[in-house]
Amino acid sequence: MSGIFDLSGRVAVITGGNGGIGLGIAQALNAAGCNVSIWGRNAEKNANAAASMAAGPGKVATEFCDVSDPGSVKTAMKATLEKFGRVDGCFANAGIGGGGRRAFIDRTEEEWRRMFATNLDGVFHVFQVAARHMTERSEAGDRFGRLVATSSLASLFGTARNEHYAGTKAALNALCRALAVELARHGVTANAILPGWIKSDMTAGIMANDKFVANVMPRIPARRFGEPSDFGGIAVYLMSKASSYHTADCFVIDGGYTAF
Ligand SMILES: NC(=O)c1ccc[n+]([C@@H]2O[C@H](COP(=O)([O-])OP(=O)(O)OC[C@H]3O[C@@H](n4cnc5c(N)ncnc54)[C@H](O)[C@@H]3O)[C@@H](O)[C@H]2O)c1
Ligand SMILES: O=C(O)[C@H](O)[C@@H](O)[C@H](O)[C@H](O)CO
Repeated sequence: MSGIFDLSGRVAVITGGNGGIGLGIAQALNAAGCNVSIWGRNAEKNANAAASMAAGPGKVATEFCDVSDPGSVKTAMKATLEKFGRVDGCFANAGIGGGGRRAFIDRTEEEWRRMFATNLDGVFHVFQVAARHMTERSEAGDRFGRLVATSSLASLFGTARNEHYAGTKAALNALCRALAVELARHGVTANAILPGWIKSDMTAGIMANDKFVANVMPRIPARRFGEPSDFGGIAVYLMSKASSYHTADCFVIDGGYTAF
């Protein structure tokens, strides 16, 4: 493959890339020739994800990683650099949902801390190790890097009884904009992807609820829930040279939901 979307020789890390949206991203990158390193906590899901890409054309590696633990993130980065020698792109996609929603006045300290530890601190940890590496490479003359966070429409809408989740995702949009400005001189772009309603483990429960489907589906102009594979195009674009001048953006991928 050649041209502006050619990813051969590139290396991308995808956190939470062993299922759902992260796996959709990893598979599309891999099919475009990119080597992918999946960072996840579940060994069986890691192995299944790697098997799904065994035929290439890109290479695949998996690392154990709990993004909320900075030590675990550093270990995963070290292992990735040992295997591939470089990291060109970092998709900080791992996250947890709000689970059983509850009124703000009943929100517990533990729920609040856990949400921020994963969805926001986790991105801080992985973006920092990636940005340090990309900055070092830039100073050595190789100016290229991609930071991509999986945010949410919850960062834009008022999502009642899910304010802790919404808070982490709004913070990711701001984090990406700030990093876009700070790291542009190193050839590093930073962008957020804001998925609408996408089929995954996170949403399996709510999408099995007929009342929810009857309420939401008529508000999705595409008349379907999104699939993880719907994130392949944006991932390849963001990872490629084609997006070199496209930074600090929030990409809404929602079948038209926000426009309706
Ligand atoms: N599905 C949707 O409708 C939707 C909508 C908007 C945003 N999102 C976001 O998309 C991202 C991916 O979610 P998904 O829908 O694919 O669900 P998912 O549950 O399939 O994927 C989330 C992944 O993150 C992993 N993860 C959670 N905590 C982790 C940790 N501490 N360390 C490492 N990995 C961890 C999970 O194990 C899982 O593999 C999340 O950030 C989510 O908030 C999803
Ligand atoms: O739109 C999103 O970002 C996600 O789908 C969330 O809304 C979760 O599903 C929710 O946190 C579960 O309670």
